[in-house]
Amino acid sequence: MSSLALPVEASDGPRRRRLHPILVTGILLMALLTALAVLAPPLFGHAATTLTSDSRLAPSAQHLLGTDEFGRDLFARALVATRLTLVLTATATALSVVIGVSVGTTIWMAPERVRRAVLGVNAVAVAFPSLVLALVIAAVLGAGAWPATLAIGIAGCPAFVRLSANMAAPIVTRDYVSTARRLGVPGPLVILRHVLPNMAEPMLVLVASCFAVTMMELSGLSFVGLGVQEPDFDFGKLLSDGLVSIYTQPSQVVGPSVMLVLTGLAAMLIGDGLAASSNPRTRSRTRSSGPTGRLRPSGRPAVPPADPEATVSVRGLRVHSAAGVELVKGVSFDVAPGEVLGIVGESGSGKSLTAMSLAGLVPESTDATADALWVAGHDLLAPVPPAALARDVALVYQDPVSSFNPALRLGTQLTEVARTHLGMSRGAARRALVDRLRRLKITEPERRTHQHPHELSGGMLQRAMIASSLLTEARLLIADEATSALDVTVQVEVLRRVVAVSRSVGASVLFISHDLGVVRAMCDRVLVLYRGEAVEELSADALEQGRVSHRYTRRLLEAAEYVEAIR
Ligand SMILES: Nc1ncnc2c1ncn2[C@@H]1O[C@H](COP(=O)(O)OP(=O)(O)OP(=O)(O)O)[C@@H](O)[C@H]1O
Repeated sequence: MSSLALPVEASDGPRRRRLHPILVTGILLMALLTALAVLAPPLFGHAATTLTSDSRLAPSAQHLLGTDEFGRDLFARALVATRLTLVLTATATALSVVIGVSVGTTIWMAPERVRRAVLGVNAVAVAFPSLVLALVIAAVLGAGAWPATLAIGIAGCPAFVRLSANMAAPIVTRDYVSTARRLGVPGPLVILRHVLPNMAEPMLVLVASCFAVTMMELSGLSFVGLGVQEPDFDFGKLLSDGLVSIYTQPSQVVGPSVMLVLTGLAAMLIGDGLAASSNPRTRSRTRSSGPTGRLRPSGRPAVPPADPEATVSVRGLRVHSAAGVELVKGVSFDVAPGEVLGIVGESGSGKSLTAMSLAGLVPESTDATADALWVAGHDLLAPVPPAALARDVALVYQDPVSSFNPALRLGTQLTEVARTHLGMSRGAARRALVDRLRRLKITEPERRTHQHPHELSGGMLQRAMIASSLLTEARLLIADEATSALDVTVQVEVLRRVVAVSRSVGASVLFISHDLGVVRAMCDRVLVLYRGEAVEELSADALEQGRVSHRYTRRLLEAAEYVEAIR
């Protein structure tokens, strides 16, 4: 939320996106089963289907699971059944997904009445258990492998219609989708280009789980005699054949049971692995160098902080893009405890990259180096415990609305960092939050903690986020254009309170803005960045009296004075 930090590691190795171990295990297992599906029929087909006189043999070295009543090798039959089981399951799953997702997304291109009618009918179908629905369809279509597949595939559609309709709902209202539709882009193209790519990841997770359920349902139909028929066999058919002699020859059901479990496990592991990979909390744990770009020593002799008490001491900070472009060019500065330092500069001058480097959040695909980078007593060029950095460096972002989860009450989300990183109890964190909210002049602070984000104005949310970031008693508060989204009249008022509250808890503030006027009103010192370089460092007095030397700063100052004059 408002205060966060991610692992900082000095790593020289190339950055690679690593797959989650659960996903790798699932893919390997599924690859093994697929290889078995391809190779088992030619290798073991003869032993699995040839009738012999060796009826009902017990397991032995020659027949690992024994033989059935027609003398066929049970181990070979379990392996050979993999192909038909996987083919039928994949077909039924594909049917459910393709039909379900097509209907669930296309209805958003249809008139509202049609959409409501389709969703209403679908809701009734969803309420009907899919296996019962499949049994009804299978009974109508007749027994057989492909009718059963069709039945299971169709029965699985309503769930996918509902899921994809729900997933598409927030996407179709986004501006780029509305614009595409207004420009007359055909509905199917809008779905293919804008809607489906945005729901692909969660959908893949569901498809993997659906595969396991579909296999169980298909096996169920074969088991009750409505699915695969003699002489073909899948896992369900093998279980059904073994049931009659389960007490006298239990080894008959071992092969298909184990294969069912392994196939279901592979699908579920892939689903869980995909879910874990798409969850940033678990994803960050599986990456060798964290989700941020690289931050490492420059290679020049290490520089100790000029003032050991300084909250920030940066020397020679450089940030390069993946293409090798130097975006920040050797910036150096200090921030004393309780000091408010403003960083100003035009758009693209490197303000955010500089500030984010201080929080250990170098963007992906960039590479940051420094001769020294000390923040709140941590040497960021060496590994720093993420919890310590999250506690000591607080970040306040520009857009308060998108920083909040609309479904959670403010009290829960605003105390999350304090509870997680400081180990504060729920009650203590809430009391501290109420105190910070009160100090930031938010009316009825107790009641606010029970409200949802939509019940507060943008200005209040921004102050609430700042209050939360001050809960951890951070030593540095980084406010990156934190109030730009607010009305000009509220901006200065909010900032004054931020500075006052930060000072009262002894925190330094790094205040980033385009607006020299606002910076001049707030900061003790100002650092002017121009095209990635720190071109001037000024005291608030020097700025006030117009004692600036760089022509770029002079232009900024003139622009600020012009804006103030016309306000
Ligand atoms: N991850 C990245 N990969 C490549 N270039 C980047 C990346 N992040 C930022 N840049 C580039 O680095 C330069 C500085 O970006 P930065 O966000 O620090 O600017 P800024 O001064 O904060 O601008 P603004 O006020 O518009 O946010 C810009 O040219 C930007 O396009």
